[in-house]
Amino acid sequence: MTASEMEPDLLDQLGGPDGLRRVIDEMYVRVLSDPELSHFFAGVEMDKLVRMQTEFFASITSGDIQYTGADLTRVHAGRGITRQHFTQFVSHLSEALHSNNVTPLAIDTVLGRLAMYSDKITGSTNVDG
Ligand code: HEM
Repeated sequence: MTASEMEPDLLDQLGGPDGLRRVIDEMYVRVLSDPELSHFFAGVEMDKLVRMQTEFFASITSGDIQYTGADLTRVHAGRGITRQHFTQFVSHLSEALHSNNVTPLAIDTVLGRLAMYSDKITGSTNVDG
């Protein structure tokens, strides 16, 4: 028996692929109406971003899905994204999860997994050494 057969995927606790897509859609509605964050997304093809972001979240919450998009360090480098921006972005995710009835425990688990990517996104490891 594999680990994924013993334990339900975290993705299931987010409502499966369709539930996740609703969460990501809502997260970007919140991000794009946040004056501290919206300018980062000017001119970005949002359909593609939502699709790739949904795939990324599926990959960190399910053993069965692989992320096929751009390297996260490369795609965020040079954009001036600070830890404060990261934290604020994640708070919109957290609210989107809450409003889609994801349990507090599942939300904590998702946020814990995301924290591992904060250096890649804020460039802490690739700007000025
Ligand atoms: C939870 C943290 C984050 C994750 C997991 C994440 C992940 C991603 C992914 C998967 C993509 C798509 C890559 C592709 O097209 O192949 C992307 C693109 C992008 N991200 Fe993030 N991101 C995060 C936080 C942020 C933050 C905080 C900002 C800015 C405030 C940001 C700005 C962008 C922009 C502007 C793009 C579009 C790049 C383009 O297509 O030109 N991201 N991100």
